[in-house]
Amino acid sequence: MTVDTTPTSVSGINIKSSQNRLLIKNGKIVNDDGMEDLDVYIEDGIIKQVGRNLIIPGGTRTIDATGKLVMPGGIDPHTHFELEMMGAKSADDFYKGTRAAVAGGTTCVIDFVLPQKGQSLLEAYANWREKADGKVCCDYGLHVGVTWWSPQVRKEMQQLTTEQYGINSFKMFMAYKDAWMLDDYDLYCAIETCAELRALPQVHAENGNIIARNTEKLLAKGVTGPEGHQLSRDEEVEAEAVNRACVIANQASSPLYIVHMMSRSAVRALQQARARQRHVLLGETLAASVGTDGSHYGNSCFRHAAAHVLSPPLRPDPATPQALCEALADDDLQLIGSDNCTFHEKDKELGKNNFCKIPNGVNGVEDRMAILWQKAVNTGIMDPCRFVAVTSTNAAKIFNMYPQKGRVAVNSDADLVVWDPKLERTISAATHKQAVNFNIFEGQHVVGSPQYVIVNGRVCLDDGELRVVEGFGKFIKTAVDSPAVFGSAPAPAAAPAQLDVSHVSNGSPSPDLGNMTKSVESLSVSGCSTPTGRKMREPGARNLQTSTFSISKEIEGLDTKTSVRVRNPPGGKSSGLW
Ligand SMILES: NC(=O)NCCC(=O)O
Ligand SMILES: [Zn+2]
Repeated sequence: MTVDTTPTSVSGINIKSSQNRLLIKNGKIVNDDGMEDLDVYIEDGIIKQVGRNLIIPGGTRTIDATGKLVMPGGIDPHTHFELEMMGAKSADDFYKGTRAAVAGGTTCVIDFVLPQKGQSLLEAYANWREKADGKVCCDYGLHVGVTWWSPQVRKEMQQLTTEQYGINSFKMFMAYKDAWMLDDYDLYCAIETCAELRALPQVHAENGNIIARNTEKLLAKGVTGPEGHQLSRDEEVEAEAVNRACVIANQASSPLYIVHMMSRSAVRALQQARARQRHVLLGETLAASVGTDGSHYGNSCFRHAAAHVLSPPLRPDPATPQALCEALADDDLQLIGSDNCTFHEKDKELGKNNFCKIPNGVNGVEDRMAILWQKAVNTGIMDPCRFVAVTSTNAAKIFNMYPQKGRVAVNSDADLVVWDPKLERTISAATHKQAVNFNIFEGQHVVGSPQYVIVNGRVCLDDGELRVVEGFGKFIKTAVDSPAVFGSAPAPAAAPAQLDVSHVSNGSPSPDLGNMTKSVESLSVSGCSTPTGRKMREPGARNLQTSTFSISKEIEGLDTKTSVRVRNPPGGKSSGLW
């Protein structure tokens, strides 16, 4: 692939007149719930027709997608572009980061506004919009961090969920003591406020106090190198926080989304909580954790080891990547993000003599799709529909962007990937588009990558050639009360600004506690009703045995005839992911 190093500004060309009509012919459309051989016609950034023998205006550009998959563009639910943390600023800004995203097949990212303790959330939100709006090459949304607690924060959360701001998710940290961490009381208040607002609380689940004490002990023993990072925060430290976050969410009668789940122990804790809780519990893992592992912390080269430092850390257990792929396939986890938060070498060196000063973060926004395809689809763990679910559709549903995003269908945004399942390449910092000169997937050979990436109807990766436009993307406002999270029951009439003490639990499940959402019986396990990727299909559902389209030996035989099917339609048993 080659890069256009000179970005074309939106004002510099007439994008619309040259590229407003596009036909993608002869491909296989893959949605989260089915696949079918159909053509797609796009006009003015919107999918206008899907079918065969379409009637198309003259002069329309045609892309021949024979032997390729036509999928909704990836949605990366977790990025940190231009983030100031631990004395440094992440290297990918909103231009370079979204450009790398598009190169890898992602057409929408959701970044995190992270206020400093004491800072107004509205002010931080305005800063993020200012950093992003003129730079993004694809659409983006925002989550907002709740990094401190006060009545003002509560009020600003309410304001942020209005149409003016378009926020429907808030992230709280159980780690980063003395920086972004909330104690359990404040976490409870924040989650409870989310529930009242019908917004989705997200947590970074690690026990910050245990990490702080372990760090002191390790440093006192002379363990100062990057290997200390993992040692200070092992799987148990993650799993304990997952469990605690779930308990707090249950007490607050709230759904919960756990970001970057990095270990088998953490997934087990989430499964156990699901078995007893009333509300939807969602889990996200990362490209990093399915694509590599914690053995790198032992590398004698500081640059190499430090480049892998992120939190929670990569795990030394070599079975972790496959287990996380299986968890994604089985709907134990619902999405894969990147947590892209790259730092230049000079910034990682801030922790040269003390691992706890190494700025946390890795690359992934560019390689997320190809890494998961390689590790999970090419190995037969997951089928292409589930791949679409976990890389795109579930994020669209959870964050209430669906079906504008996350689906190949008439009236959806023309954010598409023409995926070549046979395209082979070797991932390398020498050729990637990210701002740093290190790639945690360096040298990995992948089979399957995007050939074309269409962003709002514009071909931004054109037969491997990157042609992004700085500022072409737009901010996507997201409304609260996502059906995927809160079910299809109407929101309570009470104004959200009023605290409702009836949700305070005495610790035992009670029907009274569930009055803000549907009871768990009426929700699917995770809230994501997309089929899992490797289970036996119900009669009439997709047949994985009889197809003619071959992606790899393992998944040979995907049905070419099946049309898009909805397993749990509106009004059916699901929470409303349709
Ligand atoms: N994950 C990480 O190591 N860096 C980004 C900030 C965060 O999400 O914790
Ligand atoms: Zn993060």
